[in-house]
Parts: sequence; C-alpha cells; structure tokens
Amino acid sequence: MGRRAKTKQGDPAPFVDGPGPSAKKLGKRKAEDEGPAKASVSVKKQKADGGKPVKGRSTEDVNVKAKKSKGAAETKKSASKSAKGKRKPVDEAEEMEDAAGSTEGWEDVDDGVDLKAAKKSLFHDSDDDDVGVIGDLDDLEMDDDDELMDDDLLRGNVQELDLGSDSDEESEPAPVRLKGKKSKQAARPAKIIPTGSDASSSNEDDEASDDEPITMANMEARSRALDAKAIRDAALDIEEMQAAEREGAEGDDDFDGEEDEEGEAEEDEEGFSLPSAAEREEEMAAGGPQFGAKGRPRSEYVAQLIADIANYYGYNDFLTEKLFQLFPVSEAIEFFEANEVPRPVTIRTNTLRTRRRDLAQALINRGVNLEPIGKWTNVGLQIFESSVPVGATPEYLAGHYMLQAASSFLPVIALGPQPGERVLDMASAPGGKTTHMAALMENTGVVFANDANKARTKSLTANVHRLGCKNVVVCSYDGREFPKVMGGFDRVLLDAPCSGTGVISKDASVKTNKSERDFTLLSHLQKQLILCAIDSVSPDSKTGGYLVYSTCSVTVDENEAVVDYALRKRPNVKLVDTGLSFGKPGYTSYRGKNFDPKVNLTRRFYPHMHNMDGFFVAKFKVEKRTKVEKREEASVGVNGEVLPVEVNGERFAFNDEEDRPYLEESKRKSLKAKGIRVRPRTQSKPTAALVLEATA
Ligand SMILES: C[S@@+](CC[C@H](N)C(=O)[O-])C[C@H]1O[C@@H](n2cnc3c(N)ncnc32)[C@H](O)[C@@H]1O
Repeated sequence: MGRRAKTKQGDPAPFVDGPGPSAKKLGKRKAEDEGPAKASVSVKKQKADGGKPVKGRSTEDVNVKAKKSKGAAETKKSASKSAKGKRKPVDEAEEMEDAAGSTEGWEDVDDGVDLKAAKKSLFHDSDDDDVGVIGDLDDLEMDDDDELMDDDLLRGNVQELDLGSDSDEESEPAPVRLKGKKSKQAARPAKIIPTGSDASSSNEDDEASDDEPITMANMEARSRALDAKAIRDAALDIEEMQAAEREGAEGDDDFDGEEDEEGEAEEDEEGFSLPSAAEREEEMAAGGPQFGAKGRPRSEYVAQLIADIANYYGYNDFLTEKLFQLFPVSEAIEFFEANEVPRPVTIRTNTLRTRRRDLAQALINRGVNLEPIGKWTNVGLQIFESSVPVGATPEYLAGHYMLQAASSFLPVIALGPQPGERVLDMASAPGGKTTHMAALMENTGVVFANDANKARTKSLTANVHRLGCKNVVVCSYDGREFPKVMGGFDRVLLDAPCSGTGVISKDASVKTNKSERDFTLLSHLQKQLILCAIDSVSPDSKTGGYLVYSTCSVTVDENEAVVDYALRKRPNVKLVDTGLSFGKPGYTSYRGKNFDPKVNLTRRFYPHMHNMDGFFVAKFKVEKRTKVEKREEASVGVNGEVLPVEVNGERFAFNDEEDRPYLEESKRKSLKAKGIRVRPRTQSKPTAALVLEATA
C-alpha cells in the first residue's frame, strides 16, 4: 500500500516569487531556474514528524516547526496571528511587496481599501449547482488538471479530500471550503521556504525523535521515519556512487594503483585503501568496478531504490522507473515527495466580469485569505484559507472567477490570443483555458472549443455560460478530424490528452494505472493530434500563426518526443520562445536520444520546483510551406497508419494488425461519445467502415 493511503495531506505551500531553489539543495538544474515558488517538501522533515504530514498542517508549518528550535519566538508570533483570527491579506501582501521592493503582482488593488472592515459571511451550506464532469473520461483515460480543479474541488473541503481515491465524475459536486481560522496555514512564513532537505534542521529533529522511547503511540510513526531514512540513505549511497564513478572517470591517471614512496597504496583519512593493480584487474575481469557491498553493481542499488520508492509511495514499478529516470537521484525523491502534497488552491479572475482587485476585495470580505499568485500573472489569486466554500460564493456563481490550477494559465499566456482572432482549442473540456482565452480576446473574435468527449462538453458549456463568454462555439469532434472540419485558425491550443503524471497529487490513481502500453498509445495519439493542430493553423494569419502544445504530464515521450516528431514531420513549423518567465528548458537529449536543439525553447514545470502541477508547454510558429521543402509524409489518419514511436528510447513502428483492436475500440468509444450507435463488440465492423459512419 502506498504512503498516500497511510497519510492525510497537509495544506499547500504558497507560491512565492523569487529565485528558484538553491543550487546546493537541488543541484545545477534548480540553480538555473527562476521559478515563482518552491514546493516545501522533504523526506527528512517528515521523519521528524513521524514520517507523515500532519493533517491540517501545511508544509510551511512543517518547515516552521523545523525552525522552532532556533526561533521559537517567530513561530509563536505566527501562532498568535492565527489565534487572533484570519490574517490581513493585504497587509501581508504589502509586507511582501516591501520586502521585494516592488508593488508588482498586486498592482490592481486599491491602496486605500479598508480591509479591516472585511466581514465574514457564511456560505458553508450553499449548494453548488455548477455542472460537474459527467460521463466517462475519454478512451485513453485522459487526466484533466482543470477539471480536477474546477469540478473535483467542488466536491468537498480540499483539505479533507481523500486524494487517494478516484474521483467520481458522476457524483454531486459539493462546495470547496478551505479551513477557517483554525487552519495552521495562517502560520505560514512569507518568504521563500527553506527546503526540507536542510540538513541541519533535519538532524536536530532526527536526534530528538531517536531519543524518544518506543511506545505504541509512536511506533508507526517511527517505522515510517525509518522507511523514509532508508530511502534517503539509499539515494545518498547512489549519489556517492555516481560521484565516485565520475571521480574515477576524471582521475583515471591517479587511480591506477600507483603506490607511494613507501610502496603502500594511498589511504584516505578514514583508512580507505585504493585497490592494488592486481585487485583492479580482478575487478575488471568480474565486469568492472563494483560499488558498495562486494559483488553488488550500482544497477542493483538503483533497482533497489526504485523498488523502495515504488513501495513507499505506492507506484507501480514501471511508472516509478520512468519518473525516476527524469531526475538526478535526490531530485527524484523530491519529485515523488512533492506528489504527496497538494498544490496551492488558486483561482483565475474572469476579466470579462470583474477586476482582480474587486474580486480580491469581495472575497476578503467573505473571509477568504488570499494573495496574488505571482508577478507572472495579473489575474491569478492564491487562496490560503477561507471560512466560506470558494466553489460556491456568489462571486463564483456569477462567474467572477474560475477555480483553476496555476499551471493551467501557462499555455494560454504562451499562446497569447488577440481580440478579433479566430482560435481553436482542440481539446478543451471543461474549459479552463477556453474561458481564459475568451477573456484575453475580450469576448471578440471566436474561440472554437472542441472536445472529442461529448459528455465532457456539458461542463465546458456550463463554464462558458457561467463566465459570460460570448465568443465561444462548442463542438465535439475527434481532434484528428481537423483541419478537415475547419482550418485556417490564427492560433490553436492543443492541451493534449495525457497520462497526468504532472497531477499525481490530485489524482493518485495515476500511480498505479499507467502501463507502458498507455504511454505508447498516448504518445501515438498526441503525435497525430499535433500534426492536425499544426495543419489547422493559418500560416497567412496577419496577427498570429501560432500553435501551443501542452500537457499536464512530465514524461519525455508525451512532450519533447512529440514536439521533435512534429518538427521532423512539418518542416514549415519552428519552435519559438514561450514567453514564460520561468520553467526548465525541455530536454534536448534524453537517454541516448537527441532531439532538435530548439526543443530547449520548450518549458517544463515541476511540483517540487515550482509548487505547481507538473506541466509542459511548447510554442510553434507555423509558416508557409515552400515547394523546396520535402514534406515527410506523416500518417495521421485514424485508419491504422504506421507511425514511428519511441518506447524506452527505442524506435519501432506500430503494427497495424496488432493495434487494430485498440484503434477500433478507441473509435467505438469516440462514436458512442458522440451519441452515434455502434454495433456490439462481437459484430464490430472494420475501422474504415466505422470512420465512414462517423463522418456520415
Ligand atoms: C487535458 S484535457 C483538456 C483540458 C482543457 N484544455 C481545459 O483547460 O479545461 C484533455 C481533453 O482532451 C479530450 N480528448 C481526448 N482525446 C481527444 C481527441 N482525439 N480529440 C479531441 N479531444 C480529445 C479529453 O476528452 C479531455 O477533455
């Protein structure tokens, strides 16, 4: 059983503008980043807390606790703030601005607003009649970050949510209600939160907990702490081995068994003896240097660590390895750990209905404790605590805001739709990004909001109405039918169906229900969709000619590999800068596979680094095709074409015959979703016939 099943989640950490995590803690990758926030997570810190986050306690609190021994006074101050009731958000926002020496990020709040007069309203019992997601997920069980925010969050107190259970899409939505005054979130620190991998604080706590006698009450916690320590130690072992390997490679000249003047092998301070030439020969004969216990190669340690992570966090082995491979060892642990912590609750101001400062004031008046998300968005607000259900306030019902993950703002910001344009949102339900685009376009031009899953277009339509978008046309086609259905768009957003490995903190089922085949099929679908998306963009557009491809997944097969594939298949497109001020550059090479160097213009976002859902954004400019360009003909239809795909770095082509049942099943579901009657499985027709039926 995974760790999630054993623990309740703590409260989310805030987004904090500023430099990314220190190089010391997260290595070079992090030092380069200037993310807006840092997830405050750590296996080490959890050890001090018995190996699990305490319910109702934020990660900041965990860190505050870490500091307690050093600064009890500071913590008391926070606690007294909390005891007095809700904090004064704007005062605190001002404090933060002062600290940052800037007023950006809160620029649209009236300075003179008397927020002390803010009063609490009671909406605890209001029913949210917003339309939740109805019906099944699409064929490939797409994960949908926005939906989880705007629909799933409506089903209960976010802090009480059992994130380990599958969301029930049919269930009656319940209003979101964050914790009220009692929430320990009020004690959160206002600055960048030190990572839990802070060795000094962790050690203090380690010692304290080890000294305690073992009792029935603390036994379980201690056991979890030991598990966490084992994983951490294994990670450190592997890092040491990697360092030793690197040193070995670099210092080969010094490491050839040369003896010093006395004829003895060099010894380090701890009495380590370098192997003699004979020993090394023996070692090489046995298959190369062995680390750790004699006869145990590094790969065994890595395999053991992966198995431990899978067991501890409750992932299947395949996905654990896939995710583990994305990062250096210690960062991988941070990633897995961050997936155990909910991301901050965020809302997007609907500028078609209100301004952020007015919305902020209205919500503050209702007892909501909030702040701007960061300088990179002028419409986002982060909710820290609320005495009212934020999914059922009058402002929510009147469409003044959308409950939306911060990461979901990114592709729309990158796309930058302009007033008067013609835009396609190829996979749009439940409409978080569609409604954002409609607002940026000031309700002018037209947004075609498409989704293959007809059932999901109901929540899309409901959101379009609630937010007052008048320039949206909802339609339901398989995205691969574009541009045949319609083309010539100024801009296209393909927020592709994906595995959801970036939103594991919201949907823990991803940990166990994704297999290698899922990733192969998803990558295949994404490649088909991206070519159709490219072909739907008008290269003649006077104002645009752009495509943004995004996913809420962190795997390379669903991101860089898809982008690279599109670049190879469509010589008339090029990658351009996303315009996003933070995020890690995409991989240009991964596990022996090299991508187009321009893939470094794409951006990756991580829970452990940016305190937002894992996300990927790529922006393309579509240009006219020239005659000289020899278009590598892509097989993008739905009738079982051969497409090269990557699985674990290896290329192979789809076998039409083998895949036919999957393709047919997929088509069948798609037709059913459109309300078209399909024959029972036993009498299913060949795929080609099904396609004809679909287009008839
Ligand atoms: C990540 S979600 C989209 C979230 C949406 N963009 C938003 O911001 O609210 C992916 C969507 O793709 C849809 N989908 C799956 N396969 C599709 C296809 N072949 N064509 C079009 N849409 C598809 C799913 O029904 C799902 O709603």
